[in-house]
Amino acid sequence: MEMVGLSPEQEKAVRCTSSPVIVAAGAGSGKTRTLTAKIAYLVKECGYSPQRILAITFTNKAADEMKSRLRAMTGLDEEAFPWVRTFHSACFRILKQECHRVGLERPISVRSDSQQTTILKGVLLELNVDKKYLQPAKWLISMAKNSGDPYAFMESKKMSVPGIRGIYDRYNEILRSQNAVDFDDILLLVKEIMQKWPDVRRHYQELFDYILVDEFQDSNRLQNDIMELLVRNGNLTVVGDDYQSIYTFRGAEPRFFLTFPESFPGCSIVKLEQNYRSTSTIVSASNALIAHNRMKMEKRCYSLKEGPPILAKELFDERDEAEWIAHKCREYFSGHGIPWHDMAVLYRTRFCSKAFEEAFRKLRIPYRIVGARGFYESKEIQDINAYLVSAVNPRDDLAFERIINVPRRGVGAGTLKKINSFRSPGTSLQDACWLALQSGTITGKAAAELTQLKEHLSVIAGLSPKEAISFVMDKVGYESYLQEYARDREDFINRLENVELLTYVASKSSGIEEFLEECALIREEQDEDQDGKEGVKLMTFHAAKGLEFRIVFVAGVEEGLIPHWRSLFDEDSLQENIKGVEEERRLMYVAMTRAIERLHITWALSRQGRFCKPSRFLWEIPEEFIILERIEQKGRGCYDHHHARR
Ligand SMILES: Nc1ncnc2c1ncn2[C@@H]1O[C@H](COP(=O)(O)OP(=O)(O)OP(=O)(O)O)[C@@H](O)[C@H]1O
Repeated sequence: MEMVGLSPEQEKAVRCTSSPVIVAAGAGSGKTRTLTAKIAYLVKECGYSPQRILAITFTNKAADEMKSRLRAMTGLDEEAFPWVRTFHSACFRILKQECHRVGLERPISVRSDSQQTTILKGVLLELNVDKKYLQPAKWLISMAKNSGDPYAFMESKKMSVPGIRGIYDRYNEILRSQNAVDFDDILLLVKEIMQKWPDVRRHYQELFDYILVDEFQDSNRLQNDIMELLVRNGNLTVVGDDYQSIYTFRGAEPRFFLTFPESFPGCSIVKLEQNYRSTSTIVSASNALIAHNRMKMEKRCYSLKEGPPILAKELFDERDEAEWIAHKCREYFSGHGIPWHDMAVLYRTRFCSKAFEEAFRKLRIPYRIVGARGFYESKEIQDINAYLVSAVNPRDDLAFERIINVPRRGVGAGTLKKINSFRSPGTSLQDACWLALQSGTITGKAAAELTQLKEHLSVIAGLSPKEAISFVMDKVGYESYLQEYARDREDFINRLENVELLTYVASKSSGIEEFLEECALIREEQDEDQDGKEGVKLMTFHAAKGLEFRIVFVAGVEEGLIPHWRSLFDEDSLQENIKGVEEERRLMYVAMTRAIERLHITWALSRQGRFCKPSRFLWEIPEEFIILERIEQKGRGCYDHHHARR
């Protein structure tokens, strides 16, 4: 196979199949291109069956992109690569096959973030634990699961939530009784199944002839364990950039990346150091920044493209900052013909977006917020999906509870109490409801309406997802309900548009089970995938992972925001948290390396009425790469870079 468009290093990573390979790459060095080329090479040159290659991507979107590139490279259609997936999606596929072993049956419900919160709230109440522990408990449960060994994790950590073990057990018990899992369970259960049933493990080991993992620096212990359980004969390639590991707060451990050569002795290490994306100014400035981190692999990233210095601009407050950026965007658009969607404003935390939204609206500049995480969490989408879930998984109490009186059916507290009196261990809310109906305890409007709901649910179970949605809208009367529910006409139209989008997504799935599964897996992702929409992109540093833009504004570069105040101190020791600051530096590195042509760094002297000073990271960038524009202070004239450093 001719390696079109690959550098010699990239080609080396592709051709190396005789040992495990770790590709240690820099930003913009073509990691995904290399990984995709390797899959094509395995199929076309080495005779691997595409059905038997497991390729793990970080997001569902990245998996789709990889499959469409593979189609172009191999001429095979996308269905030929069923195992190009995220860790969660691959494991969910395995879990579905093997779920009977852990007391689950198909279809399994996957709890969303807000549903997890609801369940945990109930658990805390039941166990008499103060509700102030809700978020910490949720976080600890997730971390414990992602550690791969929850009980050991809970033993080893100084737990800040009283009775966390009991909470953990009760929470899981409730999930199982609802035939449901949370997002972390998908991986944890697969690991447990593989460990407990060696024949299952062998089956999947034999199924996967080759395993590739993208963004390996952000793998957590659990993912790493699963990878090690599945890999056969060292047929493994992992790709990553330890400088861009930004998910340690979710349990990612860059040390798996750094210690890969010890875990897989005899592995080949291939470095990709040429950055094809950014100018050499941007690459050198980012190198200088990351050089301040102690924990890292040595790499010499470089670029052959010339470019102008980085513009670093100080502003009075967040409004000024946003307006300055908005004006700059207009300048690039009108003066240089750069399309809006080639520009991005990146910030550390979500709350920063408000000022930009206002400024962009004021200046009539199209924008879109990436990763608003609204869609799958919006009421109408959750309601409609709850109908579909209730139709196919009657054990899902949360879904049924959500729809039992939506649209209103006259089911008030009294009726619910009657229904609950029919509950016993093992009886779902839905079963109890039908039992109560049968017994004649429920009367009047509620009885008639619930009887109809029962019929509706059985009809929905037999429909395609698209038909089911339109059935809920028309026959169940959800559209009329939504009209009443909406704040105003605009709100109603927005919600209808959401439903339309959902219908579009549904039209691609053949069955309700498949559709719900897709929603559950995508829901966890940040991006709502509206690529077609024109506009300057506004997003957090985290959401910008893997993306690139011609013009980038890294905003709010202030102490307390980046590095974020929460990462500055270790809560246990009250010492400076060096690891935390290093992770923040990697985040800044990710943000800066998104820029192709021009990078701007901005900060405000005051944000939300509080005085701010520029981030320490600004001073870690050598002055030769920066033009610094500070505000004149007390008639002293413009600070120069040198002066500012003092
Ligand atoms: N061999 C090559 N020749 C020319 N351009 C390349 C080559 N490899 C990659 N590129 C280009 O470089 C850019 C960066 O590639 P890609 O997005 O795959 O990098 P990455 O390593 O995943 O980056 P990051 O980790 O920073 O997100 C893309 O525009 C890609 O098309």
